[in-house]
Amino acid sequence: MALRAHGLTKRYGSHNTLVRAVDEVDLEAPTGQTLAIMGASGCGKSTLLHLLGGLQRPTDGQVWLGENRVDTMSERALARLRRDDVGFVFQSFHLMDELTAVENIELAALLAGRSPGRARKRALYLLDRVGLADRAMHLPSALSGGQRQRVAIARALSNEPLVVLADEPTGNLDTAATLEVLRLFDELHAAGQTLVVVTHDARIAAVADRVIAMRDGAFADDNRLVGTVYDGRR
Ligand SMILES: Nc1ncnc2c1ncn2[C@@H]1O[C@H](COP(=O)(O)OP(=O)(O)OP(=O)(O)O)[C@@H](O)[C@H]1O
Repeated sequence: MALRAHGLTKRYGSHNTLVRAVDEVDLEAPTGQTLAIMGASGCGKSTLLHLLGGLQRPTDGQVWLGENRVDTMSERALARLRRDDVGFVFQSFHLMDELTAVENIELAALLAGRSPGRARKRALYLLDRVGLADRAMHLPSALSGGQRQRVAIARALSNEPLVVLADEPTGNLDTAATLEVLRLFDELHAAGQTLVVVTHDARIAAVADRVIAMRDGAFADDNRLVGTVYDGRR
């Protein structure tokens, strides 16, 4: 199992301000699964993703990433886990404006202790993989939204994460760029990458193995059959 959660709960506030952002969620995602999480604004999708990736601590419940128990980890171990085992992709890309595409990607590998030579080599390989070999020396400001998101995805892959967690990755993109990202996710899926995508976009959900609909912090619907249909199509 790449990802497991049991009784996962995140509450904010108390008494009459209490919000159950994530409410006793159980989840098992096998390695290689592409999982889409959908639901109305405020239903807890981002919070769930943050709990799974160790960006936030749960109020209650357990999370495992591979063999690592996430919810009880020390801050230091959590930082290492986020750096080495999780690839985050955000709606607004979160690239460093003053670094080129290749520098943005290699930074993650450098922070993980790779030598500059190996980090650069890996970054160039990943840029090629996301179809941007010819944009290595461009600053993010000189790239389109879709290209920026592809750089961000390459960065997320930098340390060969156990799981890629993407929060509305196409939320800021037009249709053409969305399709580029979609194609890339499909390739990652084919390569066996475990992927959890929070999305409002039915096109992303359509290529997922499994679509979970959230409502009020809980799973309202869990359509595991989707995977059978789409695996059959591949
Ligand atoms: N720091 C916080 N303090 C208090 N309440 C919060 C906090 N963060 C989130 N919430 C509440 O928790 C609930 C879940 O928020 P979350 O951002 O996870 O929803 P979401 O489904 O990702 O929404 P969206 O699709 O709009 O991004 C919401 O009711 C939100 O108002």
